[in-house]
Amino acid sequence: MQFTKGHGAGNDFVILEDPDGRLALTPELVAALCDRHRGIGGDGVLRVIRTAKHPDAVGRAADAEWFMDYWNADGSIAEMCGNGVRVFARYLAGSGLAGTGSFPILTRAGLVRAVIDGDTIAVDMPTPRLGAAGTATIAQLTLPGTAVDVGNPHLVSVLPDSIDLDSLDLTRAPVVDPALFPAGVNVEFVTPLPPLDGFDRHVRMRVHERGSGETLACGSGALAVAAVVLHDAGLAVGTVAVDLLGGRLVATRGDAGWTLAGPAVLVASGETTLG
Ligand SMILES: N[C@@H](CCC[C@H](N)C(=O)O)C(=O)O
Repeated sequence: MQFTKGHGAGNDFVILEDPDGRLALTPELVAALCDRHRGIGGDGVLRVIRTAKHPDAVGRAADAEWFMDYWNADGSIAEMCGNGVRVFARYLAGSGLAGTGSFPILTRAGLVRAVIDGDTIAVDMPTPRLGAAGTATIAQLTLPGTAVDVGNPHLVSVLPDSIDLDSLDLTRAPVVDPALFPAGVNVEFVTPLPPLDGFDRHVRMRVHERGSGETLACGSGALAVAAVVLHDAGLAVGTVAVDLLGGRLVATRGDAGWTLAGPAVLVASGETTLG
């Protein structure tokens, strides 16, 4: 089986080109591919499949030729992946399956449009919806947060000054209220950074992702964080620089909606005997 490996700000994916849906992709195969010791290694799998060929995309072939079939490293399926869709766009452009400028991609959370500008790929993302207050507990520490729906579920916790972001142990999932997040949740912790020219807000973030553990970056998480930060600042539009372990993502709320921008690169391709 042929694969390509790529990442967006260190959030890494195994990409499988399967235009006609012939591959028997199972949770077990996804977990094996993503295994960092016995497989290729990745935070998730992106299957590149024609919209017309995937049951989750039935009837949407007129909107976009390609569907991002996204899987987490543990073999679970997620609705959206902000870095994944940017890497997916890089793959489509690089392999000639799409043009090199701007094109639509269907995801389980709806249609997005990717715009390629050199090393940066921007996508217009679903509008984040702020929800109920919740908490995230790590060991003895319980931190307040806000639920945010970006097509996939998030809990954003802005840390008080007394808590050092680097001190949080994210080797295990923070404990959340299962009634608030019946399908699990991605949990983001955020701390403000000094102002940066060209940005309305500048923050640092770490994330524990549902189905993947702590990752170096999460695009939908960065958008969720920006939504909370702009809301807390009373800003109806604005641009937020989100610094993550793997690099910087830029989340913008404009008059026409939300965009997520950052690097997306392909680093390897080859053949695996898995699957
Ligand atoms: N890393 C992604 C999010 C991937 C899906 C997430 N783990 C979930 O289960 O919702 C991103 O960049 O948005």
